[in-house]
Amino acid sequence: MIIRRWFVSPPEGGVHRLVLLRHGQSEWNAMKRFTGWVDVDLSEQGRDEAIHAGLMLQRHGFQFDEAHTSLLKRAVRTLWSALHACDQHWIEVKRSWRLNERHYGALQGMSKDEVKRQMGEELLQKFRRGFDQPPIAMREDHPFWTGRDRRYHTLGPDVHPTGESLRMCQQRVLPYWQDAIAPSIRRGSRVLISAHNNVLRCLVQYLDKIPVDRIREIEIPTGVPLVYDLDANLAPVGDLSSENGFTGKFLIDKTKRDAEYLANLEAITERRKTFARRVDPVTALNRDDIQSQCEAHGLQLPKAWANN
Ligand SMILES: O=C(O)[C@H](O)COP(=O)(O)O
Repeated sequence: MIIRRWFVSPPEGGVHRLVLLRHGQSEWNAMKRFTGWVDVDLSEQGRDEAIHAGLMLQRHGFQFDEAHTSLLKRAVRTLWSALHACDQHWIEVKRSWRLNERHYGALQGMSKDEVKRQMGEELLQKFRRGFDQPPIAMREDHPFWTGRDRRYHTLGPDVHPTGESLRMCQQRVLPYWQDAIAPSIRRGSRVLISAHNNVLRCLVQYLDKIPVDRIREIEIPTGVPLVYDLDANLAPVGDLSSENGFTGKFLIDKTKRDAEYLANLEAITERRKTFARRVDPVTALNRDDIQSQCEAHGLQLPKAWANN
């Protein structure tokens, strides 16, 4: 098998590699409920997908210098799990509300089938895949009102969304791209972004300059790394007319996804076990590990350990 090794050396010829990762399946993705800013966790399948993404990144030799994610646990946990699987826990991680999923307003918590029954397929699709259609605004008495959440206190009522169209979502994502992500990439940092469907659709539209009337065609599956090659001006390098309609390439081929997943099931299970294990920081210091470290560096085993 030929393994392509990406990211193993500094960008060549001014080409920067960026990886976009939509979080693994969430509990509400599985139930087909609008989620937005509701802090729903990953489903069991989503946890596997996140580990699988990390294993694929490792297998293809990706190395990262920094990662960016949202304030929502499905994206944060996906990032942890992927970094755990590719053994790069240590890289710098920045979080921002600007990478949160599009705020789905009063629709948050509702089942997509229910919205379809009540409002019709056309409006449902406009809500989900239109560019300028905002959802019904969320009010303070909504069960999933996010305005009281401590993590958003610095936003203030003028900034805190009550429901965003995709355009509105893009308008708050792009300043973060321009101020926090693009400068790092230009400096040569290899960046991983763990975020959400609509945030990544906004970024793909922006990077590839896809006409907004074609934005509904951009679909990003959960837990599949999407790799962009960017030139020195951070313009994508590649063929826009590829099968996805954007230049980014999925690391796991759509048609081979299940087979890849099954082939990696054992490794996924193993990584999930080590990820879930609670480690006591004292007893976790294993004498044999310390001894082999000492040997590797030609050192004496410290006295404190010698009698252990
Ligand atoms: O917030 C949500 O409901 C999902 O993350 C994205 O949903 P969508 O695919 O309907 O935009």
